[in-house]
Amino acid sequence: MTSSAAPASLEVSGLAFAYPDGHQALFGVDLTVGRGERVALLGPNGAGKTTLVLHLNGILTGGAGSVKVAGLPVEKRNLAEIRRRVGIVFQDPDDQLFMPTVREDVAFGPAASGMRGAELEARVHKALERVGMAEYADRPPHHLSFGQRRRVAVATVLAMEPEILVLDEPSSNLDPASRRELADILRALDVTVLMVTHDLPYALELCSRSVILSGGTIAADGKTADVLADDELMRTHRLELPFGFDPRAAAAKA
Ligand SMILES: Nc1ncnc2c1ncn2[C@@H]1O[C@H](COP(=O)(O)OP(=O)(O)OP(=O)(O)O)[C@@H](O)[C@H]1O
Repeated sequence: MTSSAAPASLEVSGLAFAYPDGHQALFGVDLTVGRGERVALLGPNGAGKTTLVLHLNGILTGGAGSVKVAGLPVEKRNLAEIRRRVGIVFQDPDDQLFMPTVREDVAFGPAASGMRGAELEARVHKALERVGMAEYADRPPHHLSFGQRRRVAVATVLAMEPEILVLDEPSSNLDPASRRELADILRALDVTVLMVTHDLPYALELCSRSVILSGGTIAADGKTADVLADDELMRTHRLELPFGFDPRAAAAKA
C-alpha cells in the first residue's frame, strides 16, 4: 500500500483474547478487509466469531493486539467515533428496534450524534430507501414482518453511514423471497461488509472472499468458491454445504 492510499476499512492484528473466566477465545487473529470488500466470516459454533465481532466496536476490549477501523484504533478514547464507523446488525432485529415508529428508530443514531431537522430527515429517508422500507416510516416496528424488521435494523445502521457494516447471520429466519431481497439490498450497498454466517450458499452469493475462523485462529482466507470447494478444509472445521450444492458451479452461474 502506498502512503497516499486510504487505510483499509478493517485491520485486525495479532488479536488475542481470554474471557474473565480464563477461556481463551482468540489466539492472534490477523484480518484485513479493504474498503468496499464483502467478506464472509465462517466457522463452527464456538469458533470465536462473535468474540471477534465484539472487538470491532470495542464492546470487548483488553486483549492483546490491535484493531483499527479506517486507520483509527479501537480504544476507549475513540469509542464514540468507532461506534459511528462500525455498524453491527445483530441477529435479532428486536434487539435494535425500540422506538414507537420505524422513522424514530432510524433517526435515533444520527440524532444522538447531534443531527437535526432537514438533514436528519434526509438521512433517515435515504437509509430507508436503501433497504426498500421508505413507505413504512410511520409504522410501529412491531407491526412489521420479521424480514421487514431485519431490513429496518440494517437501515438503523446505514443511517450512521458506517465505514463497515457487520452482519450477524443476516439470512436467519428469512423465507426464500425475503432472503433474496435482502441479498439484492446488500449487493447494491457501496459499503464494506463483514458477514458472520453459517449459511454457506448465502456467503457464496454475497461475498467473493471468505475467512474461516476456527478454534480462535484463522484457518483459511480465500475466494469463497475455493474455500467451500475444499472438502478437507470444510470437514476439518465442521462446515457442511447443503446436500448436492456445488460451490464452483454455483459461483460460475452467479
Ligand atoms: N462470556 C463468556 N465467558 C466465557 N467464555 C465465553 C464467553 N462468551 C463466549 N465464550 C466462549 O468463547 C468461545 C468463542 O465463542 P463465540 O461466541 O465467540 O463463538 P462463535 O464462533 O460466535 O460461535 P457461534 O457460531 O455458536 O455463535 C466459545 O468457546 C465460548 O464458549
